[in-house]
Formats: sequence, C-alpha cells, structure tokens
Amino acid sequence: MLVFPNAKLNLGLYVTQRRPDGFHTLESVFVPLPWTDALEILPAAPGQPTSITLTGRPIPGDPASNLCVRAYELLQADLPQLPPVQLYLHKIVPIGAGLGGGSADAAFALKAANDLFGLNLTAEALESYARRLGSDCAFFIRNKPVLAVEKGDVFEEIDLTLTGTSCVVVYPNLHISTAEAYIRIVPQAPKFPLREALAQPMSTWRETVSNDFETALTPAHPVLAEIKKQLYEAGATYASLSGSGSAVYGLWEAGEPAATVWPPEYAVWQGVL
Ligand SMILES: C[C@@](CO)(OP(=O)(O)O)[C@H](O)COP(=O)(O)OP(=O)(O)OC[C@H]1O[C@@H](n2ccc(N)nc2=O)[C@H](O)[C@@H]1O
Ligand SMILES: Nc1ncnc2c1ncn2[C@@H]1O[C@H](COP(=O)(O)OP(=O)(O)O)[C@@H](O)[C@H]1O
Repeated sequence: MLVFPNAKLNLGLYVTQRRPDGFHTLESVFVPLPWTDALEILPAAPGQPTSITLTGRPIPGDPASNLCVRAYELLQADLPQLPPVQLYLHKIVPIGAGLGGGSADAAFALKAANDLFGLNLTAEALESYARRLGSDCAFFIRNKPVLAVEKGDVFEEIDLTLTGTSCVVVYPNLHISTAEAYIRIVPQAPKFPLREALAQPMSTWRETVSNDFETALTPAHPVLAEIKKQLYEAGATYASLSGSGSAVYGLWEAGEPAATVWPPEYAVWQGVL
C-alpha cells in the first residue's frame, strides 16, 4: 500500500502555558499542506523482520527508531497478530522545518497499516496511538483544518478553508529542533483570540495573527525575517513562520506570487492549497 504523507502549516501559534510535565499548552490552527513524502508498507518477505528502506532527504537518527517504524511497533504491541512489514519511505518534506513531516509519516503509517490489514480501527483509536508518537501527530489522522489546543493534540472544529489559496513555503536549509525552540518561549495569552482573528479577511491577519516562535527565534535567525519580507514583496497577503520553524510561508488571497529567486540550497514548495 502506497500513501503520501502531507505536511501542515500553522496559522497563528500561541504558546500559552508551561505544563508540569515540561510540555506546553498552545493554540494554533493546523491546515494540511500538499507537500508530501511517499510511504509504502508491505508484508515482509517470509522469515524477515520489520525493516525500513529510506531514500530522498537524509533523516537524522537511527532508521530503526524512525517514526514510521515506531508507529507500526505501537500497533503491534496491542495487536501481536500483525506480521512484520517492509516500509519504504521516500523523504521529501524538510525536517526540523515546523511542517510536521515526521509526525505525518507516523500518522500515515498507522492509517496505512489499518487499511492494509483491515484492522477497522476508528479515527479516535488511531488518534490515540498517534498522540503517543508526537504532539502534532494526531492532526494527520483526520488531516483537515482544526483549532489545536492543549499540547496541540486536542482539536476543535473551525470553519476555515484555504482551498484555492496560492501558497509558497520556503525552507532555508536550517534545522530548528522543536524542543530547543520551546525553551526560548515565555508563555503568555494571545493578544488577539485566534478563532476570531482568522474569521476576519486574510488582509487583516498581518496585524492580528502571529506565531510566538517567530518572535522568539528571529533574533538568532534573521534569515526568517528576510524570507518573510521577500514573501510580502512578492505580494503575499499573509506570511508567517510555520510551527517552530524554520519554514516560512506566504499566502495569496488572490493573484499569483511574483517570481522570486531563492538561494539554491533552500527547499521551496509553491502551489495551490
Ligand atoms: C511546535 C509544533 C506546533 O505545531 O510543531 P512543529 O514545529 O514541530 O512542526 C508542535 O507543538 C510540535 O509537536 P511535535 O513535533 O509533535 O512535538 P513532540 O515530538 O511531541 O515534542 C518535542 C518536544 O517539543 C516540546 N513540546 C512539544 C509540544 C508541546 N505542546 N509542548 C512542548 O514543550 C517538548 O520539549 C518535547 O520534548
Ligand atoms: N519519518 C521521519 N521524518 C522526519 N523526521 C523523523 C522521522 N522519523 C523520525 N524523525 C525525527 O524527528 C525529528 C523532526 O521531525 P519533524 O516532524 O520533521 O520536525 P518538524 O515538525 O519540527 O519539522 C528529526 O530530527 C528526526 O530525527
């Protein structure tokens, strides 16, 4: 079974409190971004253990602890009848980018195993496995725009669609660790409630919708502000850092992005949401 785990964008991101377990509560709208990896899952050849073959963008860390493998092993722990599998992951989505790429791979591995082996797990059950793999992993089970609260793993419905919106995502080849990014944050309440701010026209978001990580990380990484400026110069209606960075995106409510030349080491996605 072949699936295409997609990335996500954060529209606004407010880190509101530090929890006793060291994690943080947040408020953010997650939207799917059709920048995808490719993941294949097949029953392993007879006598072979579960394994993963990685191609494309190099992934830091031991392949045996890749999030796809961990996702499958989590299912196997509860469902020991599940056979070993061969996983093939072609990695395209930048890593350490605030695009949730690793979490997407894990969530799609859960969904693909569910379909391949006819497990009949509900979306709720899949979300609860996903939550154990990463805070933003559960989002990718239903994979539709939501207002994320708590650790970013509890979702409220939101009436928002960006379908048809032009988008450019720029990754400046800079890996930002999510854990290190959280350390730089001083939690506080959002200046403007996110749900209300996003209900207003996109042209107002520049003044009312922000990402706490952008404020915290830009002094150390001025390239983030430079990319955002270039996106606005290319006519973006709204531009922001995604998640804990380092990808910066622009949205065009109408019209097309003006052509921009980005350094060759950057990864850039451009398309329509
Ligand atoms: C910042 C966000 C916003 O969407 O996205 P990314 O930038 O990673 O895409 C998420 O909160 C990232 O979620 P995720 O990448 O799944 O994080 P996890 O693996 O659960 O946690 C990595 C580390 O980030 C910190 N962390 C994560 C989530 C959270 N609500 N509070 C935290 O303090 C913890 O230090 C944790 O050890
Ligand atoms: N399939 C995977 N894809 C990407 N990263 C993975 C994967 N499996 C494990 N990881 C680990 O997760 C870390 C970052 O994950 P990712 O979700 O891409 O970050 P971010 O959401 O901040 O861009 C990487 O440093 C890597 O070691």
